[in-house]
Formats: sequence, structure tokens, C-alpha cells
Amino acid sequence: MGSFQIEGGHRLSGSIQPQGAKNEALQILCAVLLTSEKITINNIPDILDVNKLIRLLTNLGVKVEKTGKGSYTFKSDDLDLDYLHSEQFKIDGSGLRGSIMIVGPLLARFGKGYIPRPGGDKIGRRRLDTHFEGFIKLGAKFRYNKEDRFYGVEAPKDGLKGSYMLLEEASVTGTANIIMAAVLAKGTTTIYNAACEPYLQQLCQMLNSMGAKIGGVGSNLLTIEGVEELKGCEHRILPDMVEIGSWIGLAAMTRSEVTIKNVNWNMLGVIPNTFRKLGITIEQQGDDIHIPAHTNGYEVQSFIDGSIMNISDAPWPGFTPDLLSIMLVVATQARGSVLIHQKMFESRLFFVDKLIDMGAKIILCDPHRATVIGHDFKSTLKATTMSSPDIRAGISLLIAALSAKGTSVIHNIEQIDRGYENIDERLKAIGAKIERIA
Ligand SMILES: CC(=O)N[C@H]1[C@@H](OP(=O)(O)OP(=O)(O)OC[C@H]2O[C@@H](n3ccc(=O)[nH]c3=O)[C@H](O)[C@@H]2O)O[C@H](CO)[C@@H](O)[C@@H]1O
Ligand SMILES: C=C(OP(=O)(O)O)C(=O)O
Repeated sequence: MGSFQIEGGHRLSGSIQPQGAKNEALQILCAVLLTSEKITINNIPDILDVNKLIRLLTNLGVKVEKTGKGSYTFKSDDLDLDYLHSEQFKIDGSGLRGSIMIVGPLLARFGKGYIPRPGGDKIGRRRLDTHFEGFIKLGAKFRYNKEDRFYGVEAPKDGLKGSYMLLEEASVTGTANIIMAAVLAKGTTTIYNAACEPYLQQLCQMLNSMGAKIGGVGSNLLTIEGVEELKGCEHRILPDMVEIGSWIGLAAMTRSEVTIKNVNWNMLGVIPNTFRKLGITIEQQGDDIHIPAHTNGYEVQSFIDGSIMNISDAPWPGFTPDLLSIMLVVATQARGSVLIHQKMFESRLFFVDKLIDMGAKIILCDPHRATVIGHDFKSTLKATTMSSPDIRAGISLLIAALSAKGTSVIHNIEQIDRGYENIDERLKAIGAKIERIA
């Protein structure tokens, strides 16, 4: 278990290039299973979860070649489907959340798909009903082995058939999985209440460039006309909007002047404005985000009727749940109070105990809601030793430690490495005092 030692209280300064998006990469990597032709993907982040998925694909027989930093080619022309019944697959498949999205492509192309209970953040119940209900609507037979927690789907002899489906919830990975199954099904599939975040738009665009026929991209109503087969393509992954939000939070909390380069503004949705609700100045400079040093702090806005600010998550185009922990930590130094409401996940706010330990004024109202009363930098957080419970709580604790007085230690930093590329070196480059210790 690795740890970071952080000497807080230093102002940072400089430019940061965001990494490729973790959650897009996980979708796109699964899509390489849909064709026997070569696929080139650029801007793949070098992070634990993505590398685990690449290892899984390699073990499944995908020919993977690294052609440069962040660039790979993939060829799925000779897969070893027996691997799906191996002990190694149980280990590989349960190592991350994104592995669930191999099921759709395997079902579409080979008529069967399996997955052990996938891993990922322990942030509450993470059920998979939407995925499997979608496959069943396409005609697949579903089996679940409770003992092994092993899921399986098999297509009928004459293949999957397109159908209309209204998803119970706009599940991100669920929508991606169903789309990837439907692109090779016979006839037309209509998915209503589809998730529509930028990563799904990117997946659809990639699939269309492979020859798929997906309409309604960017909306919650997708129409997919099945095709016989898909061909190779080249795809570039978007900058990671959650990482971009993390850098914004870091700049504000440490009162540092930071420029985040090439953020792809038109794909950030409500993210910049949500930070502005906490009083953070975000300037658009071309395609960069410039955060000036908040020497005089930042003041939480109130609603038009004067009521207390409330920041909550919602399916896209709402505010992503993956940035709420960062909002919460940033609010601890704001001028004013804010209610943070994590609607989607029920165990994602418990890390506030660590912030309270550091001196933050937070009332955890219930598992979903926390009221934060900002210090307005009149008192800084105190350094402490803590452990990272999940990826976004981890980065939030790291931000807290960088703003705190004294030296903090964060254990279990594998959680942070799951989603943030080379974070210590990139922080050092803008002046942070952080060391990776054994
Ligand atoms: C690998 C990956 O891409 N992971 C992301 C993906 O996870 P993932 O695809 O697993 O998350 P889902 O979109 O399925 O659902 C997330 C949670 O929100 C709840 N829910 C979802 C939709 C809805 O309309 N109502 C509702 O309550 C679900 O019950 C679940 O508890 O999307 C989540 C939601 O953006 C992100 O936090 C994860 O980082
Ligand atoms: C919850 C997240 O990831 P995962 O779904 O991979 O656990 C996240 O990226 O914040």
C-alpha cells in the first residue's frame, strides 16, 4: 500500500495539461472487441484502471501495441474465449468497474458474454440491472451464479434482435454496454432514458466511424440500426473533465494561479458554472481555463430568493457525481455555507470525517447530505495522517493536505492512481511539495 507525504501551505503556479478521460477510455477500450480490424486510440491515460483493462484485453487475446505516449493499436482477430472461464479472468474482471463493458461487445460479436462482479469504487450499491435488462430486451438469456457472483448472457441461435427499451435509470456504463450489443443486432434498437454524457457521445462517434448507424447522439433517445459488421478506425480520447475539475478545486483551495490547457470547453457542461457558485473565478482563454490566485478568498453565491446554496449531482447534463467530493473540500475554505447533496451514491460522503479531523466545519446530515460552513481562510486545515477510501475522496484529501499547515500523509494512494496519471510528478512541476513513500 503506497502513501503520499505532503507538505502543505505552498502556493502553486503554472500550466497543466489534463490527461485523457478515464471513463471514456474504459468504454472505448471495450469497443475494440467489436471488430477484427485494427483500431488506433490516442490520448489513453496511463492510470491503474485503464492499464488493468488493457491487461484484461491482452489476456483475452487482443493484440495490443503501444505506439507512443498514450497511443495504442488493438486487433481483436483471434480471441481466446476460453479465458472467460478461467480463474485469471475472475481476478482481472473484478479488478475494476469498467470491465463490465466487455459484456456488450462479446455478446454482440460472439453470442456470449461473462463477467465476475466488477470492482471499482466502494461508494454504495452499484447494481447492474440496467445492463442486463437491456441485453434481455435484445433477446439474450441471462444467468447469475450467486455463489461465484458471476454474470452471464447468451444470445439466441439466430442472434440478438433490436427492440425498444426504456431504461429504468440513465446508467452510464449500462448505456454504453447496451449500445455496443445493439450495433450488431438485427433490426432497430431504440434506447430511451439513455445516458448522454460526452464520453457516450464519443463512444457513439467512434462506433459510427466503424460503420455503426447510431442516431440521436448527445440526446437521451438513441436509435441504433444494426449492421452486419464493423471495421477499424482511429479515435482520440477527450480530456478528463473530472481531472479538470480536480485541478480547478486544487487551484482555488491553495489560492494558486493555474492554467489548465486544452480543456475542450464545449464538452464541460455545467462544470465551470458550478464552481462559480462557490465564488471561484474561472476565465476562458481560448480553449484553456485560467484560475487567478484567489488572494481574497471566494464567496458562496446564494439562490435568487436568498436561500442557501445547494450543489447536487444529476445524470448528464447535470453535475457529475464524480466532482461532488472535490466541491465539498473546496467549500471548506469558502466564505459562506453550502449544502452538498450526493444523490446517486450513498457511501461517498463518509470521508468528511477526515476533513473534520483536519478542522473543517462540516455537518454530515445523513449519508447523502453534508452542510459545509466555510472558513474563509481565517483558519487553515491542520495536517494529519489519513487513508484514501475512494478515487475522488482521495484526490479531495490530497487537495486538503496541499492547502493544510504542516505535513500530512495519505495512505492507500492506489485509489488515487486508479484515475490520476503521475499525479505527484505533475503536482511537483507546479510547485507542490509531495513525495511518494513506500
Ligand atoms: C467507469 C465509469 O464510467 N464509472 C462512472 C459511471 O459509473 P456507473 O455506470 O457504474 O454508474 P451508473 O450511471 O450506472 O449509476 C451511478 C449511480 O447513480 C444512480 N443513478 C443513476 C442514474 C439515474 O438516473 N439515477 C440514479 O439514481 C445509480 O443507481 C447508481 O447508484 O457513472 C457514474 C455516474 O456518473 C460515475 O460516478 C462513475 O465514475
Ligand atoms: C466512481 C468512479 O469510478 P469507477 O466507476 O471506475 O469506480 C470515478 O471515476 O469517480
